[in-house]
Amino acid sequence: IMHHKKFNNNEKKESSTTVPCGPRPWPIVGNLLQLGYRPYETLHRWSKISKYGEIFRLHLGSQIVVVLNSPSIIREALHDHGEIFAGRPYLHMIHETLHGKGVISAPYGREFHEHKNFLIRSFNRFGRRRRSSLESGCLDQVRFVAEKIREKQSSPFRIGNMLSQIACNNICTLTFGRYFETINMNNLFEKINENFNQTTTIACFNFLPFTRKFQKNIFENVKDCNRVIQKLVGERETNFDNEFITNIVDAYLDEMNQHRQRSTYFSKENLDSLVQDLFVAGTETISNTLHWTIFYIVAHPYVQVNIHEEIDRIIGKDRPPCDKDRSRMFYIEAVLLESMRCHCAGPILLPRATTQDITFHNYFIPKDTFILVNMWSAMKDEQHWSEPEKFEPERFLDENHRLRNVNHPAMMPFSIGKRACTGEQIAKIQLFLILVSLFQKFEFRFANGWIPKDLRGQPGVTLRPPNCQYEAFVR
Ligand code: HEM
Repeated sequence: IMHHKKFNNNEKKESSTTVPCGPRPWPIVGNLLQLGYRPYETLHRWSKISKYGEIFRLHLGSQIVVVLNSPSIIREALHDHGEIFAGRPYLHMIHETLHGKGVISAPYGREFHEHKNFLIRSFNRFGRRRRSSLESGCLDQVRFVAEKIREKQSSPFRIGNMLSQIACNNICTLTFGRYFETINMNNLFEKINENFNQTTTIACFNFLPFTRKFQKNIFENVKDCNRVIQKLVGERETNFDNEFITNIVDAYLDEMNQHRQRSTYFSKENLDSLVQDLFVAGTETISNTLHWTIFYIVAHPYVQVNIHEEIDRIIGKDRPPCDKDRSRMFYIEAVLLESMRCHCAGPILLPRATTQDITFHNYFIPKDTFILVNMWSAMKDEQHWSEPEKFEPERFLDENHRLRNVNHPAMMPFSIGKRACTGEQIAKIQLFLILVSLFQKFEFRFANGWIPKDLRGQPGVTLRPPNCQYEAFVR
């Protein structure tokens, strides 16, 4: 009953938005149950119904939400009105895990900017320099995983956990300057994965408080991860040496020391959240994108043939790939782009909030309105992509086999605007190096002649590929 009262109060408070209503909400749950198992597909479908259109209002429990669909609406909001759509609303899952500090969950403002700029500087310093710790660490990790695959001697294996391990260790290297196996992180990556697998941004427990008791293990996982992260940050603090700064935590501690006299937001609390941000944003996204890409390549044998041909022609069979090769390997880049278009890691972005009142497409949207951006609708828009369900790397190649459509208006896998992905550049380096290293060494097939019937994947915060088994043959 109390929840229902809150629902009515909220509706009164927020009904000032003039954005038209989507489907009629049900009592208490609102539209939550109507969204189904694949909410991005449902929202995309609703946006094609003329009476709802590309921008409409929903009730998720007691929360009124404005949903943005279609590439042009999304671009206009996130890019042209970037500052206004750059807030983050209260969302139980995010608040309980990231506490409104660091970057991902921070409200839009000076504290957020200081930390986002710090991350951009740090990624350039530790991730993008030639022969950086990221590049060499990443290649070491793939070598290690390739050995494990070789030991399987063509017997079936699942690849998801191996990819998660590479991605997690890459973040470990950047963040702490150390690898996974040396620091006994108690399967941190498995816990992160478990969380991603069990929940979605618009999961019921975010909007219906009485369902939270069924989700206790997610928050237990978060606490475990936080304990490990705080221990590791503590270790760096104890061993801090400002003459020898090799990773993001050291760089942050250094800024904290240097800025002690000035008023800044650099603090231990923000550091802990920032490190958590890196693991949350930088592991599952990478492993998931790689997993989808490998899945698509294996499902389309002609693509694997083309990849092997390009690797042999430009790198050869022995030299490890480097970031510089990216600018010459158009086919692999096209495959990665098409894989992200077909299954963007975050089909619905982390929720946004308006930072001030705005009149958008003739609708009034007040400050602090909860905004959902359905990126899926951009990447699957029939007006921009012919047969959008089809995996076709050639969309990103011109008649001379050079890259095209990289900046296509409907292609936003890393989002755009003030809240766009901070790790886009280091993500692209990792995706390229890992993919090329694996296909340089192996030919992959689905185990036991399995043929995928459903290419739609399993939803979570990110959208996961079918959990199938592979066989690898040394080339
Ligand atoms: C394939 C890999 C990745 C994809 C597809 C991806 C995608 C995204 C997307 C779509 C967002 C935007 C959310 C929004 O608009 O509200 C985002 C945010 C973010 N990403 Fe990534 N990401 C990837 C890898 C990474 C990596 C490796 C890192 C860093 C280690 C990273 C760090 C971040 C951070 C810190 C944010 C929050 C930005 C903000 O709130 O201002 N991401 N990512």
